Formats: sequence, structure tokens, C-alpha cells
Amino acid sequence: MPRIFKNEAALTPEYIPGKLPHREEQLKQLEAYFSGFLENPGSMYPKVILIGRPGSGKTVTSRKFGNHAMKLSNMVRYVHVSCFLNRTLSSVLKDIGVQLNIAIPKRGYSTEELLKMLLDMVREKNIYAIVALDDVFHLVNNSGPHALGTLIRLGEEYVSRGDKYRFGIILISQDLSFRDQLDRSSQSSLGNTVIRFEPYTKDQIFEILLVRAQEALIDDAYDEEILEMIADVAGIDEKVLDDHRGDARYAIDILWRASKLAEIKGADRILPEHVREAIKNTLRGIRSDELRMLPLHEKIFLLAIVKSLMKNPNSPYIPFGIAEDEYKMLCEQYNEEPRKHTQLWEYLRDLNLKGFVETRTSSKGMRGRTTLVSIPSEPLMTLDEELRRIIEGELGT
Ligand SMILES: Nc1ncnc2c1ncn2[C@@H]1O[C@H](COP(=O)(O)OP(=O)(O)OP(=O)(O)O)[C@@H](O)[C@H]1O
Repeated sequence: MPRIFKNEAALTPEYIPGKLPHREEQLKQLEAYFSGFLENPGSMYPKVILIGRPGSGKTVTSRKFGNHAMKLSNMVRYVHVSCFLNRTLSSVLKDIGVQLNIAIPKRGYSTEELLKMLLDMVREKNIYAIVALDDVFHLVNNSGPHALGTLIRLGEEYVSRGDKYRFGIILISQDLSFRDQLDRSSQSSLGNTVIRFEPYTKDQIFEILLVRAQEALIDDAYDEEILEMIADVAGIDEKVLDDHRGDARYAIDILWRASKLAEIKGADRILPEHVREAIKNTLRGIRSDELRMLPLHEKIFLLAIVKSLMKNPNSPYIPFGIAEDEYKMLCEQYNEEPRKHTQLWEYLRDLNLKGFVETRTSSKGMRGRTTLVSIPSEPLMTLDEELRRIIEGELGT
């Protein structure tokens, strides 16, 4: 079988590439804001905000900077916390502890006690940590502005008692709305150091894809035109108002899917037809890592919504009740005890909040008022496959 990949991992979302085209400036700015902290650890407390749309490279730039910082000093650690996963102060503190190799008890302690343990241990180990809080608005939305205020002041009272600054903070978000919710003193303590990440143009996406392709694919497996074709649909375009344009994750995902299709079909190179099919099958707003993090029964309920919509191809919406029936059938199939009606409403509310589904109340034509559910912008087949894979993996079936 002809080979397409030489290092498939270079097309996975977690991979940190050797070069980050078009983010050199942002990396340089991060290095500059942290240079005092890195040259003389503990002498200052840098706080930097990264903002930009999804897929504009905030996470990967922050991680790359973290690797650079750790190379400069063996006393410095970089810690990357997903606030999508950790939505409370105590879970953020525990995650920081885990990443710093500090044993923090799972339960039985207040957040103040957890905070104190963390600060004491950091001092005892004599380390300095750069903490990046990714998707920080989830923390503020779920736990209120006070939780973030506490993190922004991390260790400041220790400094007033003679210790050094032990932390630097990077806050990552799509916009600055999280900052407006903070109280005045946290806002002023946070300051105004903002690095912006603009959505990528077609040319920029092309160069990003080229670097990735060189790392991931056999030279003969692709033409640059294939990458241009992907850049055309993924780069921003003034004429097309589309939320997903300018998103490097979307572009890289298409390249991976097209390469995989070429491999599965036994082709010796990626053809335009593979790209077309890959575009059709690529999830746009939804990320598979976010799917994976939903509670098991919320995933099964989402799969039920997907299946109900697939069974009704002429209708963009299905009533809640249809999805509920489908959910019960799926539970039977998976040998799982179905959750109660009220719990399913909770799931629906959450799925809507996270942008996985859209809901509306039925118009007059229908009898009574029912809640209708739709998934307007994702390919159902791909969602179906992805969810089944994740659920079956989790259930070990
Ligand atoms: N300049 C770049 N060069 C190479 N790869 C990039 C670049 N920018 C982004 N990527 C890749 O695109 C994907 C998405 O980037 P990243 O996760 O950093 O975006 P983000 O802005 O943090 O998005 P989100 O807000 O959705 O988390 C990752 O796989 C990342 O490696």
C-alpha cells in the first residue's frame, strides 16, 4: 500500500510544530513581557491576556512560549490549565498542583486551604510557575468573577510577607468580556497587557499547512495546490461571513481527513476529490476534545439528537420528545439505565449553552408548544461516527 504519512501525529490538534508561521510577533511579545520574570525569577509578576477567535493559535503559542521558558531556567515551570475542563477554583488549583507534582488532596479541604497548600509547596520547592488559564471565560461564567480574582492575586499576600513572586499568569480567551465582570481591584491588578490574535488569511493558512504537511506527509503525497484548495475554504474572506474562517484547526483537520481518505482508498497521493469529501466531513464549530468531555449520558443524548435528525432528513428540527425516545432506545442498546426526563432537559440546556445544538419553541402550527432541536452547522454523519467512537470507547464495547 502506498504511504501518505511519514508522521501522522504532526496533524493532531495537540502537536506543537517546530515553527509557528505568522505568530512570531505574538511569541516575541510574550517573551518580552516575561523577560524580567525569567531573567530574575520572582522579581515581578507578569500578567498577560491573549485574545482571538477559535483556531487563531493562542493555545499553541502559549505552550510554545512555555517550552521556551522552561529551557531558560530549571526553576521555572509552565502549567496549562483548560478552564473548559476545570470550571471551579478548587479544580483549577488541583490541576495546577498535579502539573507541578504537588500532592493536593482530592476532597475534604476548602479552596483557601488548597490555595495555602499550593503556595507553601511552591515556596518549599523553590519553583516559579507560569500558569496559563485557557478558555478562562468558562471559569468566570461558572464560578463567578471572584474565582478568577483569587487566581489573579495568586501569592501576592506572601510577597507582602517577604516571599518572592512565584507566579506569572497568561489568560486566554476569545474576547475581553470576562475582564469586564471582574471587580475593580482585580481589573486593575490584572492590568491591560493584551496580545491579539487575528484570524488567519488564506495565504497565512497556506503557509501553516505547508509547514505541517512537510512534517506529517511524504513529499510525493501532496501538491501545494491541494494545500491552496484547503486554504481557500479555511482562510478569511471579506465576501464570506463565516465564523469558522481564519481557523487553523479547521484547516489542519481537513488536511488530516483528506490524507486519511487517500490512505484508506489506497491512492498514492491526495487528490482534490479527497479534499472535497474531507471538507464535507469536517466538524466546524464543535471540537472532538470537547465532545469527549461531556458526561456519558449527555453524549448519548446528543447522539440521540443526531440520529433523530438523520432519520428526518427533510426537517431541520426534531421535537424534544423524538430525541427522548431515541435516547431510550440507545440506552437499551448500550445496556445503560436511562436518565430521567428532567435530567435530559438539563443536558439539552447545557448542549445549547455550549453551542452543540440550537433550540427553539415550536410556532403556532404545531399542537401545543414543544421545544425543537437542530444542529445546523455540523455534518451529522461525522458527528454520529465521532460520538459512537467516543461512547463505545468509554463503555468498552
Ligand atoms: N501559526 C500556526 N502555525 C502552525 N499551527 C498553528 C498555528 N496557529 C494555529 N495552529 C494549529 O491550529 C490548531 C488550533 O490552534 P490553537 O488551539 O492554538 O487555537 P486557539 O486560538 O487556542 O483556539 P481555541 O480558542 O479554539 O482554543 C492547533 O492544532 C495549532 O497547532
